[in-house]
Amino acid sequence: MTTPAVRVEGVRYSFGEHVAVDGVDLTVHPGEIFGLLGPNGAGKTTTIRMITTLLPVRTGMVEVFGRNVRKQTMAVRRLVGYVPQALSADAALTGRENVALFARLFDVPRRQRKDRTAEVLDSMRLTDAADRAAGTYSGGMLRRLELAQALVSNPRLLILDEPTIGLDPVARTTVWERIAQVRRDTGMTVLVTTHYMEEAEQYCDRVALMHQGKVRALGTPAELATGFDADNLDEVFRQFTGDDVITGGFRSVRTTRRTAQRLG
Ligand SMILES: Nc1ncnc2c1ncn2[C@@H]1O[C@H](COP(=O)(O)OP(=O)(O)OP(=O)(O)O)[C@@H](O)[C@H]1O
Repeated sequence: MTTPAVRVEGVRYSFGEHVAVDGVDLTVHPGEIFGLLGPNGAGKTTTIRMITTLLPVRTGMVEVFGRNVRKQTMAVRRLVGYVPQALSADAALTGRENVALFARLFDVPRRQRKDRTAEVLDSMRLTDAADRAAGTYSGGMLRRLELAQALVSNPRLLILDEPTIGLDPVARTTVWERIAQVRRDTGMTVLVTTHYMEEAEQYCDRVALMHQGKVRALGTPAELATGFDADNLDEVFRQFTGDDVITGGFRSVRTTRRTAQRLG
């Protein structure tokens, strides 16, 4: 049996009294694009932060390619590329300088840095803009730059937190096409969070639907639609969440606006 890219078992996480992740089990297979879906506050970011080692796993177990995140933290960090929701590029540096900085931070061997930086910028279709300050980039270009930063160390697992939030439909499609192309070219495993059901349906091999800290359903988008007698993933999701996806609450509005502001 092949070692799973990610194995999460019985994981819980609380912020004080508030239980954000409430007993999550899931397995991500090597080479797949796996979508962790859910409305704002479902516990997606908290779950992936534990997988990336940014939050401690206090209850339960998480492994990345067979390495336990609690015991083999550094080994896990070397396997993972992570693009958080918040902006991780420096506006004053050029695209190339931003990626080169990540190459140094993630110990890409000195002799390979220049070529590797050029290669990932090209894979994100940023070669022409590489020597312009990132502050001049559009929202979609910034997202692709952040992907290049995460890819420069050639991770086996790429983790993306809401990669298309706040982007217009054309930029969203371009970002997804680049992600899909990288997976095709390298066989990299991709774990992505999103609350855009139609994107997950189109680009993810399998998805887990999260709501209130728990995984409520897991399978291919087609399996879930059939299993829940629905026309699409959006409908399946509404069966679990009611109107949460639409209303989202104060936190949702604040998050979206913050993102729009940083990209604007
Ligand atoms: N640092 C924190 N302190 C206190 N509560 C937090 C903190 N981070 C998250 N939470 C709470 O934990 C719950 C899960 O948050 P999480 O960010 O994991 O959700 P999410 O599904 O990723 O949603 P979003 O897309 O809005 O980030 C939410 O109720 C949130 O308010």
